[in-house]
Amino acid sequence: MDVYYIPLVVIALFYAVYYFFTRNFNYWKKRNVRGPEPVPFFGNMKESALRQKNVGIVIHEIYKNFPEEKVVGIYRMTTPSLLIRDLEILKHIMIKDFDLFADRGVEFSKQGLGQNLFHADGDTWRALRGRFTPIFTSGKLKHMFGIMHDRADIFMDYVSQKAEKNIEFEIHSLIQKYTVSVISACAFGLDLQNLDTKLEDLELIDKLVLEPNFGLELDMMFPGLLKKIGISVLPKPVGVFFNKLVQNIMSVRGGKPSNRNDFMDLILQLREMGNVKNPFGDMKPSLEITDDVIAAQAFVFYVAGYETSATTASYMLYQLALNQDVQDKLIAEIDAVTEANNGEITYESLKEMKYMHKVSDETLRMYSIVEPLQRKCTVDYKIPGTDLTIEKDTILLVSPRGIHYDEKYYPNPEVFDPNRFDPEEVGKRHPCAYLPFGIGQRNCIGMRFGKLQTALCVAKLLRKYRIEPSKNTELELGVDKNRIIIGPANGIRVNFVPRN
Ligand code: HEM
Repeated sequence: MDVYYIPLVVIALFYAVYYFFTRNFNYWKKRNVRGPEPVPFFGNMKESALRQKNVGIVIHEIYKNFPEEKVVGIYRMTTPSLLIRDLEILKHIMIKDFDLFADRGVEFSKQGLGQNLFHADGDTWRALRGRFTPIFTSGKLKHMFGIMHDRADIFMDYVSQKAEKNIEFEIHSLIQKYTVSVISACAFGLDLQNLDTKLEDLELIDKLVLEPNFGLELDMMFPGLLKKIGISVLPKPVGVFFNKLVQNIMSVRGGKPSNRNDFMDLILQLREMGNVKNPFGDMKPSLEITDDVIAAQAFVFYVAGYETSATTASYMLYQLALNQDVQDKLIAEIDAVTEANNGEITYESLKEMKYMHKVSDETLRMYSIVEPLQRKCTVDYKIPGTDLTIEKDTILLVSPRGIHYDEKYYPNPEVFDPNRFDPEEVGKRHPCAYLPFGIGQRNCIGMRFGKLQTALCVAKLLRKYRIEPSKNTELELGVDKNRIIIGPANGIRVNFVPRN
């Protein structure tokens, strides 16, 4: 080729690449949907793709920038997606027309751990959800409470030893020790007696699963590609670890439920029941509980179970440190209820602590952990109250944080005020204005478990200590940009001051 053509070829190539990565950027304009200007290659996800901001914060900022819109057209990398702002539309998608939006749109692979409840879609999800809902009932949870309580006592001994030397604690990593030990005991029957033991495998899992992974951006750009080529966003060592773990537990239990009443027992009981019919009432196939399916659920209960609750409890203690009047009221409630129960914190007594629930609800309003919520549309769908019809396979996003900080629903949203959750105040709000656990048939299956382990931890700590700001307590907490969920950027430091 004549060298004179080289610049032309380079320009043509450059243009082709530019065209490819911007080809969809008129999609929302053509449909009269407003939204932020996309940039080539990244669409509206540049800051999260470059790990400059947490994805939940990026979506929250878009929510705030379009206060008059019911829906906002965005580009996840090159792919058009829709952010839902209007609560009535949200209600249609998450609840009324749920059957059309049952998919989350993150089913990257049907192999190995891919068949877990969070990532699975379609019939696999329906069968899994039906099968696993019964293991999260209050009755089952009550049976598991003993295991949780034992772990809380071990944790309190650990805190007491540390508190002899130091009154300042970094509570996010501290409480992770408690939730890892609770979920390891409840999910796999693992008794971690020494909370200082380095659980290298579990630490690696945390890093591999909760740190952002470029597979996510690749899937935004080429939706369905990973699934087609059978590549999982979950790194291989994670699958190997959970498969081995589950094999070990099952061989110790001889493949049958023991009498620990933990998740593994409940799953083994389900397996013994055989191939139960899909509970959604249609003729869709049910799912066989194979060893892979068990490992996939052990994985998701572990990952979804420990970090969300540890982060919630840490934010809660942080707000209690900053709001001593709220703490006084909560301590008074914990003391009164506990003393009326012979000094014991029980499953029932935690239920009685009404103010505790309000403090917890307000914490999750200010710090919802899983952002954004996501659903995939499985048919062409006319958005109620608009002229817009979205195409099948469009991804819909919801920003709980956007809604929770919207003055329309929560006046003075920056103020920590548990009274917002007085029943009469809750009754005045739209049912979709509070979303820390998602909403509708695909909401968080572990909500009660998460609330229970958080409340137990806070109640145990406040029986013994007051939480006060230390000289290192930050007044504004940044959000960690290197996690796929919301968490404090630099940990949270407070003092534990022994109560008299
Ligand atoms: C404070 C603690 C927790 C928070 C804030 C939280 C939040 C959430 C949210 C927002 C979702 C997505 C819901 C949606 O898309 O509508 C979710 C899903 C899920 N969570 Fe939680 N979660 C917590 C604790 C737990 C625990 C303790 C477990 C298990 C032991 C768990 C297991 C799951 C699973 C399996 C899903 C997927 C459900 C499905 O797709 O059917 N979560 N969680």
